[in-house]
Amino acid sequence: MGNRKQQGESGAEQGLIVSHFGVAVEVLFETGERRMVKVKRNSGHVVGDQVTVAGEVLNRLPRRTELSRRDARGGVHLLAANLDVLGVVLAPGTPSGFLDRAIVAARAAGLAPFVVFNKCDLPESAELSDATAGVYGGIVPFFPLSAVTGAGIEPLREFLRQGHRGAFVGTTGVGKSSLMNALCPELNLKVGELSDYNWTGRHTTTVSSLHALPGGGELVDTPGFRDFGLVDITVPELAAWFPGFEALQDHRCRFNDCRHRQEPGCAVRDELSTGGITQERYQTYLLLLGEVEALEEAAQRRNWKK
Ligand SMILES: Nc1nc2c(ncn2[C@@H]2O[C@H](COP(=O)(O)OP(=O)(O)OP(=O)(O)O)[C@@H](O)[C@H]2O)c(=O)[nH]1
Ligand SMILES: [Zn+2]
Repeated sequence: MGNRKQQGESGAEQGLIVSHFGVAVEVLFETGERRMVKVKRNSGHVVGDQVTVAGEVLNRLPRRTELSRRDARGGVHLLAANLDVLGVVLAPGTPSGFLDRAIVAARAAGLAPFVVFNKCDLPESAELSDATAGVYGGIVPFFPLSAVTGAGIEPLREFLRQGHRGAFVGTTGVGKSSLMNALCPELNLKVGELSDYNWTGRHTTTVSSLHALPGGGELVDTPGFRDFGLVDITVPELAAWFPGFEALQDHRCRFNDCRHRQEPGCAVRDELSTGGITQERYQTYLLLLGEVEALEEAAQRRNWKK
């Protein structure tokens, strides 16, 4: 922190990257001023980064959290920095396993997951939403709502208002854009305003942006989140963060790399026998574990061939 003061004395101002245009970022300064600052194309800066700016020199401050996505070739793409919550959006038709994977990915990145069950205006939603709430309601905050009618959206607003900075993930068509529009009334207006900053004469599209919500809280809108439909997680991440295994935080397995199958001294199997973990959750875990293991083995075989 002493550092920050020095930078202040040398004329640098502290701010937050709120939009990323590839070759430039928009910084919101502590004074409330906003300004575009040029960056190198592969600078690695993302929306949510805290920075200091002196003239045209931008320095990134250490990050609290990073949310990234692995692509099919194993490359890692950073999506946003310093988020503290991740909203997993579901709707009728969301593939099973998506929610568990997304919760694991959020927790592994240090973000607290919450669930939005969207399209509750559809008749087929009620039963599914209730069943999902029955399993996850005691594990993570759960918001059944309709982005289209606005029903049920107020508790989510209230949650975000507590000062959370988050983003939504979900498979295509679940209503992430509709939800963003419902929560950020000025969104369309803001997109229009940003295009005025087209001073480079190219790269006019916003890659990613952070929106302050009326009343408090912030949401990041990143096209890259759309591909999060294929949430990529590792076996150790799954074994540590599977929703329903919260008891592991206090009660650990004998082996650090325990996969909770037949290992001696397994805390998950202990909790199963005492009802601290439900059979239903455990069976779902075993299915997902098998899938993640198969994907990792396939990736390894591809690497050996190289
Ligand atoms: N009935 C109903 N339809 C909804 C609701 N929210 C979104 N939709 C519809 O679902 C479709 C997809 O909505 P989007 O907001 O584009 O979904 P998305 O998740 O952003 O989709 P991608 O951009 O493909 O990732 C649109 O036809 C919406 O009108 C809702 O609450 N109820
Ligand atoms: Zn175990």
